[in-house]
Amino acid sequence: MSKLILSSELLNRLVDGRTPSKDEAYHIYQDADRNPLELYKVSQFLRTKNKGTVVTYSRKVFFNLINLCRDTCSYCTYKSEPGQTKVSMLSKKDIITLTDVAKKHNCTEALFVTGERPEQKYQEARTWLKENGFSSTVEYLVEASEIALKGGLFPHTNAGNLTKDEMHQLKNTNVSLGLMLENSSERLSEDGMPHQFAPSKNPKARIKVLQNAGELKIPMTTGLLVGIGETPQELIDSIYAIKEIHDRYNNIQEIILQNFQPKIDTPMKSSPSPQEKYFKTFVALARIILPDMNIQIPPNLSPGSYSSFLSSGINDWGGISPITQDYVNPEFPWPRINEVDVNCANAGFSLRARFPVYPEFFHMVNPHLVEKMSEISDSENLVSAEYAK
Ligand SMILES: O=c1nc2n(C[C@H](O)[C@H](O)[C@H](O)CO)c3cc(O)ccc3cc-2c(=O)[nH]1
Ligand SMILES: C[C@H]1O[C@@H](n2cnc3c(N)ncnc32)[C@H](O)[C@@H]1O
Ligand code: MET
Ligand code: SF4
Repeated sequence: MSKLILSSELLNRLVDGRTPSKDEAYHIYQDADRNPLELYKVSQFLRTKNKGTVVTYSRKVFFNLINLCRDTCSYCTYKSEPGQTKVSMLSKKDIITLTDVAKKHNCTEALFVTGERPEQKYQEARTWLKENGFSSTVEYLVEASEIALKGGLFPHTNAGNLTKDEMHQLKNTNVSLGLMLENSSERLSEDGMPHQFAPSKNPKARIKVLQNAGELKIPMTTGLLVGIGETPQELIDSIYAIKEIHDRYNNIQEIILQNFQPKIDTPMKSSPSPQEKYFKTFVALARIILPDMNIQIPPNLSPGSYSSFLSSGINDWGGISPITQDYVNPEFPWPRINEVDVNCANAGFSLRARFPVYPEFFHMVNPHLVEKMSEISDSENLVSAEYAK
């Protein structure tokens, strides 16, 4: 028999749900290089202990509200420049139309995504906002959220770094907000690194936003972008940075582990996407460091192998859209929900739809929105408050 990599003392502590030290996590990472199966066994045990055998997803519609952006990340093709054919600025009418289509397809989540403060950089954005009756991107988001909510969807906004006051405004209509930490390392903002021209990706700035959301009691989706030139140590530190916020504010509802995909016409076109074994090791480590966290990978970015992540500790697939593409990774179509359902069942899990806020966080949400959710959770068989422990 091969030698056990994890000492029995450490193993006992982990299966008890106690968090390893950063140094231990780093050693676990190195050992997993030799024998990942032992690590997956522990993470899988913790997943089942804390989350049972349910895997969730959110039926979403992706509103690509405005994709001009003041920042430039070297991996991103979501951002457009004025004049390009892919510029997107959805009018109120567009939002009403798409909301209606989404409702017909039983969607529950309205995901609003924008570039970072487009009006700070582009006259085109300022003019368009003004002509459409908005004084800023956040005013646009507030109104877009109201339209979607009125049409029966539940908004979740990821518009980059928002101020505390802006998040406070969105809390009226949004059941949760999203902001990817990406990574906690300042090194990734240095010359030649992916965040050099993206001041909003400064980890201090992002952590501050997540803390402000904590003070406002807003459930936050955050996550890491894996494979953008970080070291394994930096990824481990990033998981601990999220843990620190959650330990203090209890407001991190889920962690997305997103595998970088290279895009043509970007400075990172020749960087490979992370190897599956590397990516999976961090899924398992996230589960061990935060045993009862909701951990998500997007299934479309691991086509053909996403089901295998079920045995390394995830319990959520994030938003899957029956009607809109993934505007961040348009090369990767969503799998059909029926297919995901069958794959989960084959692996011994049951797939359930959820709202864009997890039941454990309903207590933080505007009570009017909770009431609206409870009106439809039974008829549409969505995970509801009883699901929360
Ligand atoms: O459910 C969410 N999914 C978010 N996702 C995931 C997204 O819905 C897709 O799963 C991925 O883009 C897959 O390609 C993001 C993906 C990104 O690349 C960047 C930001 C986000 C932000 C969110 C978010 O706030 N909420
Ligand atoms: C909206 C989120 O999309 C992610 N994102 C941006 N570009 C890419 C890419 N090339 N590959 C994978 N994820 C990406 C980032 O994590 C960002 O925060
Ligand atoms: C495609 S990214 C969308 C959200 C925001 N611009 C961010 O990077 O956080
Ligand atoms: S990832 Fe977000 S902040 Fe970075 S360039 Fe793209 S839209 Fe802008």
